[in-house]
Amino acid sequence: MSESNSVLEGKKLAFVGSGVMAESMISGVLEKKLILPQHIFASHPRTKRAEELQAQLGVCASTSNREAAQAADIVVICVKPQRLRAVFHELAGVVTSSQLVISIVAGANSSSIAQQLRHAAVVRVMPNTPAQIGHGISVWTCTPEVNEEQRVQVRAILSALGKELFFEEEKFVDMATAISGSGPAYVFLVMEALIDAAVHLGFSRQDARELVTETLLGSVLFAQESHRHPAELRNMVTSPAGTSAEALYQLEKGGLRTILSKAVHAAYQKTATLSDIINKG
Ligand SMILES: NC(=O)C1=CN([C@@H]2O[C@H](COP(=O)(O)OP(=O)(O)OC[C@H]3O[C@@H](n4cnc5c(N)ncnc54)[C@H](OP(=O)(O)O)[C@@H]3O)[C@@H](O)[C@H]2O)C=CC1
Ligand SMILES: O=C(O)[C@@H]1CCC=N1
Repeated sequence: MSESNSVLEGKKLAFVGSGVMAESMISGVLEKKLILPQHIFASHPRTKRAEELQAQLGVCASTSNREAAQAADIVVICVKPQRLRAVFHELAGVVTSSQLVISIVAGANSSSIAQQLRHAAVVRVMPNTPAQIGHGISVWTCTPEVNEEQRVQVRAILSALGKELFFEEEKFVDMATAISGSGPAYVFLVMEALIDAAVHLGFSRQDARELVTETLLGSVLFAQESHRHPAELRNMVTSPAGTSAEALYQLEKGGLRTILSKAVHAAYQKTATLSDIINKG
């Protein structure tokens, strides 16, 4: 048994709000064989979804958040921010001091989670959807009451989804929400736009998709493996008086850098709005 397996041996994990992200996390944990399926509890308000999770993943699924939370050592809260207050209401006083609470909810501060759940040991994580294929990145922090053994368990769970980065200061989780949490949405928009542009030129949709996907994948791997600065890699493509220079001129003229910066900032500001909704209703 690997070290990451043994730190979670015999542990039980519950997911409250079993939608897209919860399913990704459950799949990652099962894939890496960190926890047995019968030691994973998932709750969802719709019976059909609970049955689907049970049939597909072999986990114990029910429609009761309380039942799921009470069954586990580690409770992962995966509902949308707008549903969080209702879930706090249900779980306050139910989670005991020996349990660990992990929240992946955007904008939900660990202090407000601790206060509303009346529970001190809280981990706050911002994962992202590439976790579904083990290539996610999760940024996390925790309250001082989370002990070393629990921190090791959190690392093991997050490592099953890809990479993990711990920050002492919570503001980095909100900042990461705007970069890595929402980031896949920006990338997929660029991907979609490039595919449409290729179709506009005359490529079939299938060829356009392959050309764009491989170009994005190859460029990311090249940047990662070469360790060169993106500007240097861009210069390698950009021939004097060539085609790339022409395209880059239009992108700069259209304000690509500014618009990306504004978009990231808007996402970051939204975390504060979500926090207000969670705190004040
Ligand atoms: N999607 C992403 O890329 C990321 C999301 N997050 C965070 O993860 C959380 C979940 O997001 P995501 O998985 O995308 O959302 P989903 O909507 O897919 O999942 C949330 C699930 O909770 C269910 N639900 C609604 N009300 C309750 C309730 N009272 N009790 C229990 N379950 C309930 C929803 O059911 P129904 O559909 O029927 O309403 C839904 O299936 C959010 O807080 C988000 O901020 C964090 C990082 C990345
Ligand atoms: O869009 C959202 O609010 C969530 C949080 C980060 C990614 N998706």
